[in-house]
Amino acid sequence: MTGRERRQANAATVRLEGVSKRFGLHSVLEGLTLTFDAGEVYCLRAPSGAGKTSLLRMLMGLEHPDAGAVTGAAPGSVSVMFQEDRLSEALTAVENVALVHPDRRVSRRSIRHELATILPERSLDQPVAELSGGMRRRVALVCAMLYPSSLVLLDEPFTGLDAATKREAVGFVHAHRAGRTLIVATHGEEDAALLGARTVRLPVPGGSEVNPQDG
Ligand SMILES: Nc1ncnc2c1ncn2[C@@H]1O[C@H](COP(=O)(O)OP(=O)(O)OP(=O)(O)O)[C@@H](O)[C@H]1O
Repeated sequence: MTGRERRQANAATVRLEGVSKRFGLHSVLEGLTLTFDAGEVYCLRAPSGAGKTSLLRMLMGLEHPDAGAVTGAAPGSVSVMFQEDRLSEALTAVENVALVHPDRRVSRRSIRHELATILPERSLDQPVAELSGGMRRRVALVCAMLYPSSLVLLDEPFTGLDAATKREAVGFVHAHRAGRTLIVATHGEEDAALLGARTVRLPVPGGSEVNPQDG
């Protein structure tokens, strides 16, 4: 087995085949066909409202396509960072990460160590309600990246981070991806380069774009 094959052994290949999604009369995705290859990194780009979150929510199993099929995102094997932080406000950063980690034996000490690579030490024992927006975002990122899975979905993970902090957060993602397939919805122009990602542009319904995958 080559190194690449080993990395891909625990990585999901995700396929959308002719996927359409509408909310009421509003058509968001129309006949979208896409493949996210195992172990690769993707940035999902599109104007606001074009359906990035909707697509990620379908991969999470939280929305269902009106037509077409989504395969490869098995329930329980997906790590998720939502567009909202979804943290338990009264708990500390360490407690939040421990709360969502499926291994109850994971040590507080190792969680603290991971958090401290992208957050100030002094922030780790405060209720997350007291943290800044960018700090909360990083706590949510650690929750997602430490969750074992074959597919990682991050929805606007770098919102509220300055350039230097964002580079640290990207470093954290690289350090903890472990060969898993990673899909990041983002508006950041430079994020694909920072992440070493392929860019996937969602076609805007009624628009002229025909080939969403530009390598
Ligand atoms: N549950 C819902 N009910 C009704 N409309 C919805 C629902 N979820 C999403 N939409 C609509 O679907 C469209 C796509 O929304 P979505 O959040 O997927 O876009 P997005 O590309 O992620 O946008 P942004 O970059 O602003 O986060 C929007 O017009 C939104 O109002």
